[in-house]
Amino acid sequence: MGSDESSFIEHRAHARVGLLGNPSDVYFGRTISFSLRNFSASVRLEPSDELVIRPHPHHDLVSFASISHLVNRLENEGYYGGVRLLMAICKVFYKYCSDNEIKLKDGNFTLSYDTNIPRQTGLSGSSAIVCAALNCLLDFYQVRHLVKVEIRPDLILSAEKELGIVAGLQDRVAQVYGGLVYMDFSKEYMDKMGHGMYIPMDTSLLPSLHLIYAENPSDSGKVHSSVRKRWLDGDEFIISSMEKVANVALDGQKALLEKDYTKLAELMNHNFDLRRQMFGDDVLGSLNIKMIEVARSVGAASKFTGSGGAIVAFCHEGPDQVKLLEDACQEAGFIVQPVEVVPSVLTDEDLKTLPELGAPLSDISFHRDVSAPSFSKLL
Ligand SMILES: Nc1ncnc2c1ncn2[C@@H]1O[C@H](COP(=O)(O)OP(=O)(O)O)[C@@H](O)[C@H]1O
Ligand SMILES: O=C(O)[C@H]1O[C@H](OP(=O)(O)O)[C@H](O)[C@@H](O)[C@@H]1O
Ligand SMILES: [Mg+2]
Repeated sequence: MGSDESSFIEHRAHARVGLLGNPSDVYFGRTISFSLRNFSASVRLEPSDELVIRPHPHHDLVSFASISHLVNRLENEGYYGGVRLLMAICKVFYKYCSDNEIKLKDGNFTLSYDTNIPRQTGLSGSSAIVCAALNCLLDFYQVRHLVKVEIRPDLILSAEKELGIVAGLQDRVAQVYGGLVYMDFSKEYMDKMGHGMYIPMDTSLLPSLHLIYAENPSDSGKVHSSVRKRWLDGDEFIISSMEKVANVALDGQKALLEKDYTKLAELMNHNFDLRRQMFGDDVLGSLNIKMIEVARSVGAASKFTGSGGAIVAFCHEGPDQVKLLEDACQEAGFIVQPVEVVPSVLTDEDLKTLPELGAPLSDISFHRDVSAPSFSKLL
């Protein structure tokens, strides 16, 4: 097929945990998120005569043992796998390059993917696939230096918007940057720079945390749709609650820098309580709420990692509390595991384009990026 086995490109992107402030990233808020080593997606690009998007043998199943197998599968995992995500990022990447006069060489490729990120559990399985694919495209076309690191999360998000998935930027920032990142999506930044302000933080500031999840796929687009509509309609309660959620990340940045873990626990709980008031129990789902309650029954702080399916728990009282948490999760049938954080994946070249680490936001010039290529046509 004209492909040279030695010239394949492969990239991996990890799951992410929204630690504080989510989902205010969807609403000009702030978040602190980190990249989670426990799970990842990988995408492989091989040069080929035709451009092929290869379906995953399990995630894009189209052949079934029986009609009941088909129905069962759709009920548990929905209609879609990763093929549409790969197609969408190819389209978004191509349009971005042509809009910004970035010339792409000739030649085709085959894209394939694999993932062990539990599907649709608020661990950002979707954007991990898109992020890894974008990295493959940047390398295949050798245009990494022409697509700024701060713009890449917007490209990944645009691919999902293209599919009608309601999603925010925090997942994509955590996956493009790696490590622990404080993110400010205030309208002022978004309007002036075309992206948020992303400040990497030292991952050693994080205490030990636990991840809890259940086989319980939920669609982030569906979860977000009613709150999104109310926010767009100017609903006072949603707007003011979302501001409170954004402030959780602001206060959390201070708490982490001061290693004030009692405050961190308080903020995590407050974050989930605000989400619950806005979205309501029906939308959040009883299993998701039960995960939170099981963690809280042993005194651990807990909140969703994303829009539902997995939670992050903090046993701030130490190892005895961790044991209680493990026992409680086992009894409830939930999987629990220690969180492992991925360090920053940025290269030295990428780091040069970032604001000085730890600089107060007020000291960072808005004008730093005004020369960035136009992205408006994609939004
Ligand atoms: N593990 C996966 N394997 C294949 N496709 C996935 C996976 N997870 C998500 N997707 C795709 O991404 C879409 C959106 O997923 P989303 O609801 O955002 O879940 P997540 O929280 O995992 O990102 C799904 O409808 C599906 O097309
Ligand atoms: O609701 C949230 O916290 C997040 O929901 C989406 O993430 P997902 O992993 O798909 O649940 C969304 O993409 C994020 O921006 C939200 O913060
Ligand atoms: Mg997603």
